[in-house]
Amino acid sequence: MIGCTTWLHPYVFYLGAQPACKPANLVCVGRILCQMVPCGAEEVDEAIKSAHAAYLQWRKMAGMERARVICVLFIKGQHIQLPGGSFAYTRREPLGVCVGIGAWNYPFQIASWKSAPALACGNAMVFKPSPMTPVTAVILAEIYKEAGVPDGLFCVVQGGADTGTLLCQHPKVAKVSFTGSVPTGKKVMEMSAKGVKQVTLELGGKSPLLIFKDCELENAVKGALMANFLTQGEVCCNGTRVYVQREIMPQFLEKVVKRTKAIPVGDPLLDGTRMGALISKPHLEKVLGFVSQAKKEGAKVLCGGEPIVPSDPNLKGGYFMAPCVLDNCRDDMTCVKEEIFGPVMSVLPFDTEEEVIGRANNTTFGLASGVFTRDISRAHRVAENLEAGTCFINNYNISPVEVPFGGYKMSGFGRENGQVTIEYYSQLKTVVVEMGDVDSLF
Ligand SMILES: NC(=O)c1ccc[n+]([C@@H]2O[C@H](COP(=O)([O-])OP(=O)(O)OC[C@H]3O[C@@H](n4cnc5c(N)ncnc54)[C@H](O)[C@@H]3O)[C@@H](O)[C@H]2O)c1
Ligand SMILES: O=CCc1c[nH]cn1
Repeated sequence: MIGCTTWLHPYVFYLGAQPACKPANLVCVGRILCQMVPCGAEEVDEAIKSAHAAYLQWRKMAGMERARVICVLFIKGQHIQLPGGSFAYTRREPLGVCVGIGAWNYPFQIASWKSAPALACGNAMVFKPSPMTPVTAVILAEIYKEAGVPDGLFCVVQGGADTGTLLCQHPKVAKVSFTGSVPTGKKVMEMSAKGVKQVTLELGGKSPLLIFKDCELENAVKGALMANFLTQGEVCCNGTRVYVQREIMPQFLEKVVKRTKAIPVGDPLLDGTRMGALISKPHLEKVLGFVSQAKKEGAKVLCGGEPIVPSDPNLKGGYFMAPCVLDNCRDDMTCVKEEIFGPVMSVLPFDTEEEVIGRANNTTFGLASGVFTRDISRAHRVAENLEAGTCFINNYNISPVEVPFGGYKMSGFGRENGQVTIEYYSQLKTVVVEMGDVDSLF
């Protein structure tokens, strides 16, 4: 089974969230690409049962056997010597049927980052993509099938909150790995707690980027753009609170605005395009609403922040906006406190290292952070003191798959990517071996 999709109800959806698949042109703007029914209790149960049946075979295979279909790192335990030649060893065993629930902004990566380590550790996965981006997970299922993954081991179910709830509450599910917003993450954690299921939560952020006066300014400016405008700003770990040391603020703003105004917004299928359309009309309106609110609260728009219609007539009706830089920001403004999830950079001045670290940490989020400085001691000191799951030094938004990623505080817990992920998709069994006689107290 690769999907439980049926095709009745008008669930509008868009293909993918890579720039190449954004709702930018007439192929997808405002048009229904396909209609589907969210999976109900029966389909969810069928998917979980099918995943469980496949898991019972898959779990017995050695890592080397699984590696024929999916590249598997060594999954190792420990050997512990005990007195008298006795010993103990640990085994990393799979959890069972894991559920993956994804957000819409990186739909293919989210499905891959959850399912690949889950399967590598011997689990099965039932994955529910966001109803905004239901297609790429099915393509991933087809890729797995072609690679030799047994039927049922990776199932895709479609739907929104109701289907997600059914998955989280299903008694045969051992773990839920969730990517999405903080409010939904809390619900997922609550439901999982009732069944004592393990959870990984990859949630939202409002990450700080600290730019010190001793930085290499051109790199800091480029880093600030990477931190804010990648994928139309629809990135969880974006460094949207850009703290700039007061002495270099004028030069920084001049350069950052010049580069921002030059970002080619348009057809994501063209090589020269660097920013496509936002995911949907309501989301565009929400992002524009944050810009209006920022103006009301005293921010100054240095560039962008308004909807645009690219010159190509094929792009009419796309949810485009001009990337925005906000000056005169204060820590108490809505645009500085809340996740916008669009191309809006808020710039704030600071004076000292101690002050800026305090301000950077004054948030309930803790997903990522960044620092630009030429002072190596300062760089590592700041990295140590920032309360976030990642700190980028002299760059931003570098996420190779071999590097662990995840949040502090309300941005979640658990990690994705990197070898450490194995710990989140396996459980440790301890085996104690007696080599002598039983020394009984009774
Ligand atoms: N930390 C990360 O790695 C990461 C990565 C990407 C996106 N995000 C975050 O995701 C958010 C944007 O994505 P979104 O709008 O799709 O988030 P969302 O929380 O609205 O939805 C995420 C997923 O949860 C499902 N869902 C909704 N209600 C549910 C419920 N009650 N039970 C179970 N599942 C339910 C949705 O259908 C969707 O598949 C942003 O906050 C962003 O920061 C985080
Ligand atoms: O939206 C966040 C996606 C991401 C990037 N790196 C790790 N996760």
